[in-house]
Amino acid sequence: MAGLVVAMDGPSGSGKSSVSRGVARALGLRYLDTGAMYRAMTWWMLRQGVDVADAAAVAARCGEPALVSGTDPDAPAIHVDGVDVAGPIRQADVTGAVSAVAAVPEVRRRLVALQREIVGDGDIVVEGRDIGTVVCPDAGVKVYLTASAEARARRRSAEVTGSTVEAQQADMARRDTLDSTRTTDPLSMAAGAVELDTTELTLDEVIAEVLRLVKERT
Ligand SMILES: Nc1ncnc2c1ncn2[C@@H]1O[C@H](COP(=O)(O)OP(=O)(O)OP(=O)(O)O)[C@@H](O)[C@H]1O
Ligand SMILES: Nc1ccn([C@H]2C[C@H](O)[C@@H](COP(=O)(O)O)O2)c(=O)n1
Repeated sequence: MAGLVVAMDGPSGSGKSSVSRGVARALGLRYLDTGAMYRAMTWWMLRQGVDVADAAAVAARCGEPALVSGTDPDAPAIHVDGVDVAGPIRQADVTGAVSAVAAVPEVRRRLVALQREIVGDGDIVVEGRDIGTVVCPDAGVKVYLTASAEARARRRSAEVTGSTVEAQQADMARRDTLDSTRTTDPLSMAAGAVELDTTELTLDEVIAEVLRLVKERT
């Protein structure tokens, strides 16, 4: 019998990574951060000097980098061509360019195939924007995390030195608009997903609610 798959989707800063890692830890499951894969592809494109606004140029090169994603919730890891890029993929240049790269259908085709390979027989929490809709439509549990734009920006700015809530909110709004209006696999809530608004909840409360859902559905 295939193992459990928990699909966790939602807009930027809604808590997908923190909640997914907490749930995976509590249940002894693996964890996959698919956003890190789009970021790693973007990091490689920028390093190669590819114009990320040129979708044809991105499509032509997206088969080249070797991407390896770790699945340990206690030590998320990602390597491109053998280079540890866990730090660089969080930098502003990558964050500014990732939505354009993630909108290229050839990039999505390649990364969705890689993600399905990693998911394999399951026992995993997978987070992203199209997990419940595209990558794992048969997931046993699907969660769509939300929080107010202000709460998401406040949480994110607390972890980035020197950033303001206003700047974070503007950047998230820009990325969410691009991610939810692209033509291929846009961010949207999957059929059968449970929407969880975390604006007024602590991280531990959200993890507990997802664990309750898993128990109820398995
Ligand atoms: N319910 C919560 N209450 C307070 N802080 C939270 C909550 N959920 C997440 N956070 C904090 O908000 C920040 C953003 O969370 P996280 O990185 O998990 O979001 P994300 O949805 O994965 O973001 P992105 O899509 O941009 O990668 C982190 O600092 C995290 O600790
Ligand atoms: N399944 C996914 C995961 C991520 N993306 C895109 C959209 C995001 O802006 C970007 C970075 O993700 P984050 O690290 O912020 O979770 O990657 C996507 O299109 N599909």
